[in-house]
Amino acid sequence: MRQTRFKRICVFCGSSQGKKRSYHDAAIELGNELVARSIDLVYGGGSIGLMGLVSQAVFDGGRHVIGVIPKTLMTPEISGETVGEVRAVADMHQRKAEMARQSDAFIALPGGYGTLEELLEVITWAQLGIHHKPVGLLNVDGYYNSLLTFIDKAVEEGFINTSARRIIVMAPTAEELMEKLEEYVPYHDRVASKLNWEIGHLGY
Ligand SMILES: C/C(=C\CNc1ncnc2c1ncn2[C@@H]1O[C@H](COP(=O)(O)O)[C@@H](O)[C@H]1O)CO
Repeated sequence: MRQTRFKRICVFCGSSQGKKRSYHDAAIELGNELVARSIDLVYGGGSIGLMGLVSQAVFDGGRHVIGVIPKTLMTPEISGETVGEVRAVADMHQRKAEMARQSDAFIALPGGYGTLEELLEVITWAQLGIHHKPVGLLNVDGYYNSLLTFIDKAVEEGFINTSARRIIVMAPTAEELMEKLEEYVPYHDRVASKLNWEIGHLGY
């Protein structure tokens, strides 16, 4: 068992499994890595796609799993069954706030629109100083290479600060990613550090 600074990590990932076996394997590997480090899981609830694989691996490994799911998606036909604890929320906004509140770090596995939206929101919140939790990208088989190229383009063109670029912690395997997240030094922007985010206003 390894030492860790994290109690719970939130995983964003596809509600589909994707076409490559490597995505399937990476989801299970990440679940096992969390178990090996005695870290609990927060995720979007349900058993479909990579979400089901990572949550089942963490649950089977004896760690606590919290699925945060909007009431509308809470049917077996849409999201499947959730292992562990289920937290029902009113909508997608409340879900993201609750997932963020419950977690000490975030990791994105491969996924589609939902995963991208969740990932970009927690990156934006880090940039604004709403939280100082690490954000990891598990770049399985280079799945996120084109997103990273786009982000580098945005830095080059002056839309993303060079220092804010390092908010995203990236690695090709769960083990390497966890090592980097353990060492992450929070990003602090001079302007954002002065902002006062009223918890009540943000629902965060
Ligand atoms: C209607 C569809 C799926 C509904 N099922 C979902 N159940 C739980 N959570 C979901 C669901 N769909 C999206 N999410 C959240 O977004 C991420 C996955 O979205 P992606 O577009 O598949 O990347 C995931 O982290 C969840 O939090 C689809 O037919």
